[in-house]
Amino acid sequence: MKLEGKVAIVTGAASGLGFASACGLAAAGASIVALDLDEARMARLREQIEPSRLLLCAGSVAEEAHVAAAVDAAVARFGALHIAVNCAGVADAAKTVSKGEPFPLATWNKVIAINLTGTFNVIRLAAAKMLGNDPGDDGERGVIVNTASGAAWQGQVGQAAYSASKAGVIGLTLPVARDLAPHGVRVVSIAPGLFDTAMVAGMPEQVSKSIIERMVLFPARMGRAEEFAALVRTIVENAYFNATTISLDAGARMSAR
Ligand SMILES: CC(=O)CC(=O)SCCNC(=O)CCNC(=O)[C@H](O)C(C)(C)COP(=O)(O)OP(=O)(O)OC[C@H]1O[C@@H](n2cnc3c(N)ncnc32)[C@H](O)[C@@H]1OP(=O)(O)O
Ligand SMILES: NC(=O)C1=CN([C@@H]2O[C@H](COP(=O)(O)OP(=O)(O)OC[C@H]3O[C@@H](n4cnc5c(N)ncnc54)[C@H](O)[C@@H]3O)[C@@H](O)[C@H]2O)C=CC1
Repeated sequence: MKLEGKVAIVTGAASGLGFASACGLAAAGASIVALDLDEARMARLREQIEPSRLLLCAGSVAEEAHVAAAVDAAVARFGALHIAVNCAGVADAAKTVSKGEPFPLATWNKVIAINLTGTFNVIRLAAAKMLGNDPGDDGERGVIVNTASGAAWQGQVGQAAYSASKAGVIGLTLPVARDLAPHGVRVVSIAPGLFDTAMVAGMPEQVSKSIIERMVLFPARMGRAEEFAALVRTIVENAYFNATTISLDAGARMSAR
């Protein structure tokens, strides 16, 4: 799908991978609907994207009403919705039992609600709008890009909830692509390794240090958000990507810690 004149909703757009994706899609000519809990940080997008092609929506991907309002606003403001990029996420970690205390169920529920249910909430509501688009080349009406994680396959100590949520994103990719293929909507997930964002800055320093020094093959550094954004753009522009999860991780294989 050519990006010029298209409309994309990007979740988690206030920070990191979502911020870079929003900027990258806008630079290629798309209008952006940004959805994030963090209204203040999201406002930084105004310095990167011209106001006539930017709509900021404060809200949670896990709330039906918030996402419904954002996709409605996209169509009201820009006339259609062609692209959804799911980047909103959290990485709260705890061991299954730590010092005799079981993993807090509230933490489990939060991670699943945002990373997995939130992703599907955006998919279903955005796809419902995409089905109303006029078909383009090959009958294409829309593209959905999700963010999984290498932790879906190789979760470290403490990552039960996070890994389960990201494995869920990988699991839904094929059936959702099958559901939407007759309507000309593609679905692709990206499984990043370790990227230099606020999420990783919030982890204990040994975590990123040991991944870069021992688990990444080459290049031995964190990924840059722009490298993620470049893949998002490629997925949108290349109609032959569908129903798959693409690793973007410099060959990383994570060990237990
Ligand atoms: C974001 C993505 O999508 C990509 C990724 O997933 S990248 C991988 C991210 N990995 C994580 O987030 C790991 C999550 N786990 C943790 O943060 C911690 O294991 C935890 C907070 C849950 C428990 O930490 P803890 O209570 O210190 O556990 P404990 O077993 O006592 O730790 C023993 C030692 O191992 C270290 N350690 C624990 N987990 C570690 C890890 N994953 N890497 C390196 N060192 C680790 C601890 O810092 C501690 O070191 P010191 O003795 O020097 O203090
Ligand atoms: N940084 C990394 O190494 C990796 C990140 N990922 C995934 O990439 C995605 C983006 O992560 P980063 O940019 O690194 O993190 P980040 O912490 O920099 O950005 C995440 C954004 O999501 C927003 N958010 C959190 N909960 C939300 C909710 N309920 N509704 C709407 N917005 C919400 C936050 O406010 C924040 O702006 C996440 O899904 C993360 O799990 C996956 C693999 C590696």
